[in-house]
Amino acid sequence: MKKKLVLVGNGMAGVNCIEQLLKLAPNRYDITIFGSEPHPNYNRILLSSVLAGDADMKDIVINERSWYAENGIALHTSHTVTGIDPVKKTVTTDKGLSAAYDELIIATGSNAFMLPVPGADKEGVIAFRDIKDCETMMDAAKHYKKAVVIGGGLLGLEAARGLLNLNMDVTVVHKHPFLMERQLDQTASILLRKELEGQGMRFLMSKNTEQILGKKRVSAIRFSDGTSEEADLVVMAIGIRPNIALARTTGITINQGIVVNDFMETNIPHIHAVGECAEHNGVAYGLVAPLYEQGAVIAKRLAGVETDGYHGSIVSTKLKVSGVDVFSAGVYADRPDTRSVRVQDDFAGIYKKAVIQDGKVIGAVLFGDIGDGSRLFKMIRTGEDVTGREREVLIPSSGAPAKSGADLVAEMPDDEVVCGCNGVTKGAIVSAIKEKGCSSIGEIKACTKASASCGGCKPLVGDVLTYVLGADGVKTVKEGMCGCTTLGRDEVVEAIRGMHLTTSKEVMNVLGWANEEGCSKCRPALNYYLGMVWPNEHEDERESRFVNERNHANIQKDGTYSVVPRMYGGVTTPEDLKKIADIALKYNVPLVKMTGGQRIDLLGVKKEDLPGMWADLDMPSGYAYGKTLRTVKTCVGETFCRFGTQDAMGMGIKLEKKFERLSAPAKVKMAVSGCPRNCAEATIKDFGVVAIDGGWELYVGGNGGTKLRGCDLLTKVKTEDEVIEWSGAYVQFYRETGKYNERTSEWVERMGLDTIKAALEKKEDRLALMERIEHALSLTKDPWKEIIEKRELNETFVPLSEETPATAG
Ligand SMILES: Cc1cc2nc3c(=O)[nH]c(=O)nc-3n(C[C@H](O)[C@H](O)[C@H](O)COP(=O)(O)OP(=O)(O)OC[C@H]3O[C@@H](n4cnc5c(N)ncnc54)[C@H](O)[C@@H]3O)c2cc1C
Ligand SMILES: NC(=O)c1ccc[n+]([C@@H]2O[C@H](COP(=O)([O-])OP(=O)(O)OC[C@H]3O[C@@H](n4cnc5c(N)ncnc54)[C@H](O)[C@@H]3O)[C@@H](O)[C@H]2O)c1
Ligand code: SF4
Ligand code: FES
Repeated sequence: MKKKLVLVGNGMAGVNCIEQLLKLAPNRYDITIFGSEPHPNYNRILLSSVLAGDADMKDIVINERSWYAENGIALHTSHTVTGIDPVKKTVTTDKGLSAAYDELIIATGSNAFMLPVPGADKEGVIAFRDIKDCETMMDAAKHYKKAVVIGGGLLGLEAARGLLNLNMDVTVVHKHPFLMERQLDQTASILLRKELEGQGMRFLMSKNTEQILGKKRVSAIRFSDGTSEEADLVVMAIGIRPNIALARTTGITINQGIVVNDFMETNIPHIHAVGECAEHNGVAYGLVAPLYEQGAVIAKRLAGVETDGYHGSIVSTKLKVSGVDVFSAGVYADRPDTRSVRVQDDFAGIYKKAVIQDGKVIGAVLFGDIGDGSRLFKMIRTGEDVTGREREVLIPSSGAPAKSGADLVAEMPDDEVVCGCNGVTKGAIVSAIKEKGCSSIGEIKACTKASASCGGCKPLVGDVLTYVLGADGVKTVKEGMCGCTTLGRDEVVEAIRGMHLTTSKEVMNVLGWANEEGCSKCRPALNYYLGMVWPNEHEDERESRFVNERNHANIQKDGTYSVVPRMYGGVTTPEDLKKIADIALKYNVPLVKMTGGQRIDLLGVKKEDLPGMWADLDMPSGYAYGKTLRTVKTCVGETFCRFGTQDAMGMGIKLEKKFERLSAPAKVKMAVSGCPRNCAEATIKDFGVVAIDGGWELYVGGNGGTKLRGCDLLTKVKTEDEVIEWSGAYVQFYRETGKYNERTSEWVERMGLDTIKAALEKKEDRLALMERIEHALSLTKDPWKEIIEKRELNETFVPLSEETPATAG
């Protein structure tokens, strides 16, 4: 007769242990699984992706109910085991069900820690741990605006990104002065904060929450320093505590978690513990990779396969926030007995650090480029001796060729885990390539689940592919626009054009979007493409726009806004200056600052003051917030400068007046210099004009931001009219072929300068492009004026909250 095996906890660690056991001894046990949640086993890690709109709830199920049936497993969901009788060897559930066991595995996971402050039980105060929490947040975002996430660790930041994607205003409250202080050193933490602020997250650092305010539902939280923050939703992400409630009632030895030995056995015979609830050598882990290693040990023991047990894990983490690459492993902080190798490139936004002790890499932090993550993690785990070549850990030596990723894969044994999140070994990936014909990361993901969770192992999976197939054999797969579709930008735009689709809903329906609401990536992109293809017919879908574009002002880190009126070519008048000064005084503007684009920024404006200020200013919006023409920077040119050969200011003003308000895939900056001394820095702009004797040089694709790129010379022309014609044709070609959010610096690299030159060199092509841009321009309106007119028409104040339905990053 088969022995009876009972698993308490239908989560990631417990069920993975059963999967491993079934591989080793498929028929050895009658298995029963109890789970408190109503769902079959799912990938908790991917809840962050579901919240962010990058995955669907149905995509995160690891094992469907049919899997349990096929493997003869009795599954009891919505059953919480409340008692264990170690003498009779039975368990009972809250619903009165009982089951006998010969072997019992406790895998009850963790509970999210909730701050024990007054008001923590109010409606709208939740954790982020399971499907229910995720659904609560998605639902709250439909009705409320202001979310506060308490905790700036991995979970808090992933929750915050998801809530931003759901169009909420998000503030992260962190107790520590630095984000992710458990994974990052201060440099990486500062870079991370800057990046996330750029995405629209606000931060309140070094704050201790004292009370949660509100009647039935939360309305604000108060801090120990007496300040407070409004909130309609509070998500606590301040760590987890092993769920030991059941073990406590059974007489099992507990400390922080359920105490286990190297074979994951508790002090009571035949009762094992695995996962976040277990404490091994004083450590309870909170990441899946070590939990799967623990599960492998139990599986082997129960299958009668020899094992030398579990001896603890070194962990690595990767933050799952799109647009930010952060990796951390092992020891990340400097200590007196360690030295570090650091590489920092402010232009590329990259920071790398490897911590070395006694000739061994013991930790690493990577920001901006995590390609070295797997290699460094391997060095940390194997304790490779790097004495004498410490610098080469991050900086390849000029002499000996650095080992390629594929070389490193060659040295890995087949049973080495490549994807920690899903417990996939090199051997499993190699056989998926050789036996199932997988030749891309996507195919490996579909076959083995490697890279399906945090994505941190993608570079290493790529290296395994190259190792087996050689660089030429690896398929690079076209990426869909977002998780909602496998179609790329060009296919979607082609369909919009070819099938005459004019609304996002229509696009999503007709093209079979996986998520019928779309996500934060595709909604604004579709809105742009539709407007670009059908400028007359498409009605701007304002709810798809990001907060700054909806509010026609840039939200600042303290929740106030900045107002930047248009100042063509950076030229102003005493009257305008006086008016701006009067308005700054009238509205108590705390800071007036010159911008890098030669205009005046009124900072710290309250949202409710915006329409009044715009009306008083009576100047066009400077669009300092939009994906459109921002500024045309100019030098004084020949009008005043003795070196000037052309009227730079006049040319700049003409360009700005011509193209203001035009929507584009991303912001567009221009500049005009009156001679090659180039005081207006025209050669790091999206479109730069530099005067030369008898004409102008036109430059394209520059960027002075995080990824510095000097312009390429497009052409030389003689007259101002030609400058307008070439610039209009160039901008329209970018509008028609650029991916949403792609700056011209990236677009020029992707398209190739020759393609762009070829598209613009014929006069008739330029004129055709010009005609289309003129048409788009003829339909634009100044947004500040529109709002003011609406207010006057209604003779009542149109609050921005009505005008702008929701907010996002
Ligand atoms: C949003 C989010 C993102 C994450 N991202 C990552 C990541 O990127 N990388 C990473 O490595 N880790 C990540 N984690 C952590 C990872 O999900 C956990 O480490 C892992 O799920 C723990 O597995 P477990 O089986 O120990 O616990 P769980 O997955 O929590 O499973 C325990 C299960 O047991 C059930 N249970 C509890 N008590 C009982 C009882 N008495 N009777 C019956 N059932 C019971 C619970 O309801 C639960 O379903 C993330 C976690 C969250 C919440
Ligand atoms: N990408 C990933 O690997 C990932 C993603 C999400 C969750 N997780 C895991 O899930 C678990 C939970 O994540 P977590 O981020 O909640 O845990 P954590 O313990 O890693 O981080 C909690 C953070 O909250 C802060 N904090 C504590 N008390 C606070 C307070 N009163 N006010 C403000 N801030 C406070 C801490 O300083 C800390 O940075 C962890 O085990 C984590 O590793 C991992
Ligand atoms: S770019 Fe030439 S014209 Fe313009 S200010 Fe500088 S030196 Fe003078
Ligand atoms: S390591 Fe996270 S998906 Fe592979």
